[in-house]
Amino acid sequence: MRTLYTYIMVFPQRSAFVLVALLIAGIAEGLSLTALLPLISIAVGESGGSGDSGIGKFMEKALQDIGIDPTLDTILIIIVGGMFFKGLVLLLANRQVGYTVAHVATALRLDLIEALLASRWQYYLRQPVGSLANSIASEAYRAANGFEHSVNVLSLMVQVLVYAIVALFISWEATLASLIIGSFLLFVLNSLVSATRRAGTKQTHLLRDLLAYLSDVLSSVKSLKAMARDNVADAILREQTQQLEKATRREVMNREALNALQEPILAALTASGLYLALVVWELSLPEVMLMVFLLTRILGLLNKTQRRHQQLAAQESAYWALRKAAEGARAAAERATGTLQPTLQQGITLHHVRFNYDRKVIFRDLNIEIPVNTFTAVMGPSGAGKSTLLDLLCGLTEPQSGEVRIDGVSLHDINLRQWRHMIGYVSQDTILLHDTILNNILVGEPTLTADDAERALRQAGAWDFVSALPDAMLTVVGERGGLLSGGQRQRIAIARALAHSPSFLILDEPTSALDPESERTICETLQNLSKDLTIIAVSHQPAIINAADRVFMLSNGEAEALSQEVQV
Ligand SMILES: Nc1ncnc2c1ncn2[C@@H]1O[C@H](COP(=O)(O)OP(=O)(O)OP(=O)(O)O)[C@@H](O)[C@H]1O
Repeated sequence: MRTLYTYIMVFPQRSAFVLVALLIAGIAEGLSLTALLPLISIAVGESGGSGDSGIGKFMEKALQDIGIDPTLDTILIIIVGGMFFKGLVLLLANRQVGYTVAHVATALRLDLIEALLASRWQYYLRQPVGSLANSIASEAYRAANGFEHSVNVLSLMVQVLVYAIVALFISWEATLASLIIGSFLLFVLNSLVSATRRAGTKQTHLLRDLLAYLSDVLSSVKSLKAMARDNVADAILREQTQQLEKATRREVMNREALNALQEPILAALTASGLYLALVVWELSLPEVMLMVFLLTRILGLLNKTQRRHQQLAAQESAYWALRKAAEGARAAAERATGTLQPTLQQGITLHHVRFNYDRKVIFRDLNIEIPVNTFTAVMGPSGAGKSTLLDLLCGLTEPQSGEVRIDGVSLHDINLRQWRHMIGYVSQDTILLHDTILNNILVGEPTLTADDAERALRQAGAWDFVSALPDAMLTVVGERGGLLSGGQRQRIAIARALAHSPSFLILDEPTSALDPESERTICETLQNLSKDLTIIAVSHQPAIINAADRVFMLSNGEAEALSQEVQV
């Protein structure tokens, strides 16, 4: 019920829409041939004589009052027209339900995606990609289905209420008895709903784990295959998939048990009621018929409500898991502290920066000057904090004390998005999108053109190999750029960073996968670019170190400027 309440609070308008649509659909369903029976009885009245019945007469008079002659032809037309009308109403109402469910899935997906993209880098780093993909694909879908079941439960509850109120006027004793028996029935079978909820929750957890593990395995499948270790991963994936099947079986079992038990229990209760009414209390047959009619209608609706509630219980954990993910990301949102527009005319300074990951101190007192239009290289042993330094420069992480200053202004006071628009970034692991080279270069910058991409490819020393490909810039690079060599991927990544003509170029090991010739081309490019562009590159490659104007060595949480002679 908490989920039902939450859905309605989160999507009040949509819930109201769906509720009205479902009630209309319910009424339209109710308008089956039985509701048209009086009309049929008028139509066949002359031969069957039922036109003389009270209801038949009433309908005949009603038709005459609105100016319709109740002949056989007109009545048959009304019956067929009524059926078409009912079909139309059902179509519109159910379409509205379907559209709303799709909208809810989209809203939940967008909410999570937006929250994630706005979260702090350190938070983002800790999220398993597979479980995020699972949230957006399967959990959002299941959660939206849960929404539909919720509103259906609500609509059925309204129908029970309306029916019970009407029934009270017919026989309050029979109605009360039906409600008491119905509540008893709901209570007895509730354990099946709870078991379904547990099975649904288990499925949600298992699916998350499975997809998180699957995406890890898939991203390292080559090395696992090469070492014949993929069977271990296969065994784990198999085990998780089998557990998932078990949980699904449990859900199916509980659902079918509820379906199977409702009817016989209802029959047993009705039979006992009949026995009591006819034999023990000796009520008259019409009274008993009325009681049975009300009992079966009310209990039928209550049973339907419970089945829907069970379906909701199977799906609701997906909604809560999704919501938890989105709330976690929102709580870790990047704080936009600064508003000042950045300029880069003098340079960038790291001023007495102290930084640690939890208890691990990375920088004690880091001081680096990066004058504008220079090429700075940073070296240091593995784990010294080179990538962390680059994260600090982009504002992806913040120092615990000290400052990163751009033209003397603390990055804390600068509008981070504007600052990042001025940056070209080439990361250590070049992962390209499964798309064309052109789109890989223009990604995220819709204002850029193919000419910008060509210029950037030339600057990155990649134009020769790209233009030689059969589809040139329109060549698709494969999953994570797998159809290109490591060096080619690296040059595409450099072109991507140069396409929007940044003011500050950051490169993390930019030539680690390049042959000496390509590396030389890149180094020359960087030297040329540094006439109008500020560049910092983390590298161990002698060619980069030699090409740089200034070199810093990171060690023991500090930076030491190396003189030209010490350089490699
Ligand atoms: N998000 C993080 N949370 C906790 N510790 C981290 C995190 N990122 C990096 N570290 C740790 O901080 C230290 C510095 O990491 P960093 O990646 O900056 O080093 P690096 O000098 O770039 O190393 P390499 O040359 O191996 O790439 C490492 O010991 C690493 O384990």
